[in-house]
Amino acid sequence: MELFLLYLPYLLLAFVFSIVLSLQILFFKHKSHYSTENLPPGSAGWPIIGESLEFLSAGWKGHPQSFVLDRMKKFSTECFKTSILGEPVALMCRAAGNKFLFSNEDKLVTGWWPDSVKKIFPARSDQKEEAKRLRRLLPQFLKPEALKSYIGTMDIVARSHFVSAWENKEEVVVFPLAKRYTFWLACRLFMSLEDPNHIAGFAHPFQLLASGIFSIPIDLPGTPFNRAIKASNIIRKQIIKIIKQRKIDLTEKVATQTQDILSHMLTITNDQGYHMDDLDIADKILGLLIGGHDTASVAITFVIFYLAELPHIYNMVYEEQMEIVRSKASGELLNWDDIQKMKYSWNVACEVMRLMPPLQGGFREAIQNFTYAGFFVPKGWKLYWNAYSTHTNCEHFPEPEKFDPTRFEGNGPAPYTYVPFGGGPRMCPGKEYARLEILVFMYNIVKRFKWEKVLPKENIIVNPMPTPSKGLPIRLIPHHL
Ligand code: HEM
Repeated sequence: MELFLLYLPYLLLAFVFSIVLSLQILFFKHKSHYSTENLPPGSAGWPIIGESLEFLSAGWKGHPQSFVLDRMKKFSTECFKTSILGEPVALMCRAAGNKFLFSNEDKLVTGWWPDSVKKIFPARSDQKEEAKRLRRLLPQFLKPEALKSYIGTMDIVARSHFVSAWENKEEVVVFPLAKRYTFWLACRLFMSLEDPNHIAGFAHPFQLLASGIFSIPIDLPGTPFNRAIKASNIIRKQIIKIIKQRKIDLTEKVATQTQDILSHMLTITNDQGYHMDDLDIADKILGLLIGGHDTASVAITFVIFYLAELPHIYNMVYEEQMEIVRSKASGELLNWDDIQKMKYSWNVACEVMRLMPPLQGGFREAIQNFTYAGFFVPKGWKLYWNAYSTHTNCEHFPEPEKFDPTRFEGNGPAPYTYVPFGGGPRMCPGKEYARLEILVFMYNIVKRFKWEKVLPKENIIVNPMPTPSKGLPIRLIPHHL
């Protein structure tokens, strides 16, 4: 003990010295990132944290676009540099930047996720190869022909959702209900889960996971990040249990090979004739549930938000949907032809996603040095494409703040100017699925209700997706059919 006390001052000195040294290394590393000539204009912010706080807090305060728009005014409307999550980033602001990133996948850039995300979804094998494999696989399950057979089930789920959670209520809070609908649907269509208690038990770890993905990555007991890591393990274990049971059901012919995405994944083989292993399938189902459920519920929430504000648009959607209602026998479910008739409703949903893109953008990593718009981007830098700044460029969208679904008539917006689902090889594989679930929801809500906002001036926060700060409480006005 005495010996320890004797050495204590030296130990403290060594500790302080190592902290100073690490900070200095980080400071010089930070500076060295920005010492190359002809980088995009912009600010690197503080050492280590860069401009992360400005980037995140603009979203928390409800105006995420201000981070990008202010810098576009100050530095360049094409591309500016910043530093987010400890990384040097070139942020692409316009359609030309989207085109550049989306068409140079695996040539100049590749997908990139922050370390926090990689910790929550640890890769068991080469992550890039896995992502490519998933991309090759998904169209089989999510292409329009495969989805056609889901429409009736989507309608059944929507009906029971409205009966249990909306009918006979004077007021509801939209966002949690929209999440419940998309989650029920995903559980039903991906894994044939129908028992509400089973689904509800599954939904809780999902909420923990979703709120921890973009939290501050401090892995200590009780932090949102730590809870998200634990939740991701719990969900994986639950999916594996479902997979094991499904294998038995398939052998005993209680389940069929085509009944849902899980059965498809269990039965298909790769070029060498091998089946995917259980952990692989669990990861892929988890990826689909995460990718699909919050994004679509945000889109649905804002459809309801805008329709409450714009009665003339509501009336047009109502007319379109009621024509379909009138064409059907009592109790008859929606089908593919009905969906094709919902053109105006889909234009409305597209306009909602133009003004309120559920995903603000996406990251890439430069795998080579390159020049873009006359600026040098070094290998290893991260790149970020941004939906909002392209969606509000008045060259492509005159009067960009005006809600105008007719922008999507005819050929619609020019390529790369409208990117709520991204573009290029990484474009969202769930786009068509999302279209169907949003339209089925619109049909079911509009034929039952009109509604008004309880809080006409409710704030929108973005963390990391836009949401009304109180979840969008609305007053329901039922139609008397
Ligand atoms: C309105 C709803 C949706 C929106 C706005 C949306 C948006 C996006 C965007 C922008 C990307 C590309 C990100 C990037 O470029 O880095 C993406 C990727 C992805 N989405 Fe969606 N998505 C939606 C619904 C869905 C659904 C329903 C599913 C699943 C059924 C899904 C599964 C995925 C997956 C797996 C990826 C990763 C693709 C890859 O990296 O190759 N999404 N989504």
